[in-house]
Amino acid sequence: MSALAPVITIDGPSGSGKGTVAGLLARELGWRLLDSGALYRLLAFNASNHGVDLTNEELLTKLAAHLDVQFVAAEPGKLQQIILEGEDVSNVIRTETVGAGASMVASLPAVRDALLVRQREFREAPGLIADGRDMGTVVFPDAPLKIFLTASAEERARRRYLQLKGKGEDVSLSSLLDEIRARDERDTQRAVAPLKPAVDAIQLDSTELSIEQVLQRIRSEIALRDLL
Ligand SMILES: Nc1ncnc2c1ncn2[C@@H]1O[C@H](COP(=O)(O)OP(=O)(O)O)[C@@H](O)[C@H]1O
Ligand SMILES: Nc1ccn([C@H]2C[C@H](O)[C@@H](COP(=O)(O)OP(=O)(O)O)O2)c(=O)n1
Repeated sequence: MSALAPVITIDGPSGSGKGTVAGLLARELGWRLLDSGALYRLLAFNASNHGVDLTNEELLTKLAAHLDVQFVAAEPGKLQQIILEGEDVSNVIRTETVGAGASMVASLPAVRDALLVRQREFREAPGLIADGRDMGTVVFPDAPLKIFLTASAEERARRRYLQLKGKGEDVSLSSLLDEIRARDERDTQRAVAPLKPAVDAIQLDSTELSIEQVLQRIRSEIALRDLL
C-alpha cells in the first residue's frame, strides 16, 4: 500500500522557504517529512569528520550507503531532530559551510544513486512532503502535486541572514549572497539531477509572499486535487 501514498514535492533553491513550508505542511496534514537536503548535509558533515575528501566519489558513496541516521518526528512547535551515529546533529549541519559541502557531494552521481532508495522509503501512508532539489524530477516523478518554490537571490540571502543572526551567528549579508549564488550555480549546472522545475510543477515565487501566503497557495493546489 505504501507505494501508493501521495507525495507533495517542494523543490527550489536555498532560502526559498522549502524547509519551513514543508515542515508546517507535514505537521498540518499529519504526513511524513523528507528533508532530502539533510541527507546531503549529513554526508558532507560525516565525511569531514572522517577526513574524507568531498571529491572522493568512491569513499563518499560507501559512506552514503552506510549513513547511520534517524529522523525523529517533531513535537508540536519544534523542528524534527536528526540523529547521526547516536548524536543530535540537527543544528550543526545547518551552517553555510556544511551547505556548501552538501552541494559538492550532491554533484556526484554515485552518491545520489546511493541515497535514492533511502529517500523513496520515506513514502508512507497517509502521505509524504518531500523537500529538496530533485524531488519532483527524479525521486518522486509520479507525485500528484509538485511545487517549485523560488525567490530572488537578494531576498533569499536576506532571509538566511536574519535566520543565522537570530541564532547568534556572526554573518555578513554580502558573503551570504555570494554563497547563495555559488550554490545556485553548482546545483543548477550539475550533470545529474540538476535543480530545475519538473515540467508539471507549479512555480511559486515567494519574494513578495509571507510564509502563510505561500501555505495558502499550496493549500489551494491541494484542494484542487483529491489528495486528502
Ligand atoms: N515567504 C517567506 N517570507 C519571509 N521569510 C521566509 C519565507 N519563507 C521562509 N522564510 C524564512 O527564511 C529562512 C530560510 O527558510 P528555509 O525554509 O530554511 O529555506 P530553504 O529550506 O528553502 O533553504 C527561514 O528563517 C524562514 O523562516
Ligand atoms: N534533493 C536534494 C537536496 C539537496 N541537495 C544538495 C544541494 C544543496 O545545495 C545542498 C543542501 O540542501 P538543503 O536543502 O539542505 O539546503 P538549503 O536549506 O536549501 O540551503 O544539498 C541536492 O542536490 N538534492
